[in-house]
Amino acid sequence: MSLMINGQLHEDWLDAETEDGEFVRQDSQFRHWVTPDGSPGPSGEGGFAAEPGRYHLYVSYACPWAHRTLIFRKLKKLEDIISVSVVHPHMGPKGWDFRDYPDATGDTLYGYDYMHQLYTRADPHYSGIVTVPALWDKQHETIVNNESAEIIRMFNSAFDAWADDSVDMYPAALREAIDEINEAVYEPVNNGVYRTGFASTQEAYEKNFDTLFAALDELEQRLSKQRYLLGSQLTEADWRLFPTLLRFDPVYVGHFKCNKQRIADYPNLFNYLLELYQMPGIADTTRFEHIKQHYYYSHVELNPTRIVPKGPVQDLLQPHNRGELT
Ligand SMILES: N[C@@H](CCC(=O)N[C@@H](CS)C(=O)NCC(=O)O)C(=O)O
Repeated sequence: MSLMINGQLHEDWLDAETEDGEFVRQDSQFRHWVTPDGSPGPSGEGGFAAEPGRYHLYVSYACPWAHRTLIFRKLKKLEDIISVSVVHPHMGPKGWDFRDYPDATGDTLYGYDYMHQLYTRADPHYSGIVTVPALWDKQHETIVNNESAEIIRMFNSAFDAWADDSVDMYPAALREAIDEINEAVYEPVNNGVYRTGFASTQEAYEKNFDTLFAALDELEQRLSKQRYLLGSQLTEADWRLFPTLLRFDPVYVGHFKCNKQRIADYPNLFNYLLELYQMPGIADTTRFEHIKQHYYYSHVELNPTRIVPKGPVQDLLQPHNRGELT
């Protein structure tokens, strides 16, 4: 793990952890918003007007947070409007890098070797961790925003002059309900797999494990009665849950010791995962090779041999039967 302090890279930093063995996620620091006319958004400064070709997304195919942004870029048909660079799946002592790897692109803007070089280009005194996704403004040469939850909101509506404006994953009438379910899913599930996997005491591990599976049991119940998290309409909330479910059986069950049961053992959650995976374009945002390589290789403290498991064998194209619920 690495950390930037006042623009300098420190390689020997261990992930934030409190005395009780809990993993603590750092807050994202670039919080400006792209808006249709460049007016300021809910946080940060203005000056970031939506324009085709102006913004560039840095992602890892491995990362569930980055995956959300790729999904929204796909759903909103923004691929010709917002360009992308994909990092190498192995995160080493200097953080994310742009070495060659199948489906990694290199840094197509600057030809940098490391992601941290973009952070110091944006802010020469940057202090904090260097994360993907990051939305880059080619005009101001800075990071607009590195918080996936906010990047997907921008993609959902800011670029509608060029995007598919018939797709709205955060409709006004459902916003309150979406925010509520997002909150119920984020801590125990999206972040919960990390809190379970990176716990450094038995107690912290078991507490987070129990919280995670209690939340999955509730989601299983909910999805036994309705097709999507908020009923019959697919929303942002579903796309925030999906990247975690997709990584669960190939990675979190083994690598993060989330092994009470697999998603494949939950009939409703599994069929729901299949349905979302089979939606047009979604499989194309997914690279299981990057996912498995990243986790099993990069977290050497969890997997010192760096051996990447060959399994599981999964068929995500089998029938999901979710249509019966509508
Ligand atoms: N809050 C951020 C979290 C992003 C994040 O944690 N990304 C991970 C990859 S999955 C990362 O880049 N980690 C770099 C590091 O830990 O050094 C978001 O949702 O955008």
